[in-house]
Amino acid sequence: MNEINRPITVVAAGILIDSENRYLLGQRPAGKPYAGYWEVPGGKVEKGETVFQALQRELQEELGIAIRSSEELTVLEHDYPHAYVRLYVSIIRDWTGTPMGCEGQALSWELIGAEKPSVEPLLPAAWPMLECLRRFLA
Ligand SMILES: Nc1nc2c([nH]c(=O)n2[C@@H]2O[C@H](COP(=O)(O)OP(=O)(O)OP(=O)(O)O)[C@@H](O)[C@H]2O)c(=O)[nH]1
Repeated sequence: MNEINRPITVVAAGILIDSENRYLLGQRPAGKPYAGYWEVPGGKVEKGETVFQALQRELQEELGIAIRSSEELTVLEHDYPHAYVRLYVSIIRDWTGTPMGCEGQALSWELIGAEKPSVEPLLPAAWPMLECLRRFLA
């Protein structure tokens, strides 16, 4: 629980970085809260899972890739009308397979150095992740 006594939804988000120093965004599919918004791939951590196991499962389901390792970047919280979320954000550079939109979602590789992503809108909590990523890689 948090200061306003709402249950916390624990989420793992994985920022994939490719060999050209780009990161990946995906568009949330229809039927989910904030459908059509762009986000860093990931999803809820299930009971008994570690953050890394949740990332392995979510990125396999959403993108069809197998991740081999991850680096912790930051932990952020965001209070949405539908949920209070705690996001464990990792950087992933080591995976096998080619990311594809396995749930029918669009994908976009973005330049880390760009002022803002080429797609919009982004989930509100994705902005501080990207700011943190830029600071981390600067
Ligand atoms: N994956 C992801 N989730 C984010 C980001 N930013 C952010 O606020 N979230 C929030 O974290 C939660 C993730 O839940 P999700 O709906 O993607 O998780 P899931 O795939 O397990 O959903 P499901 O239970 O519908 O299968 C949502 O409340 C979403 O709004 C982000 O950049 N990436």
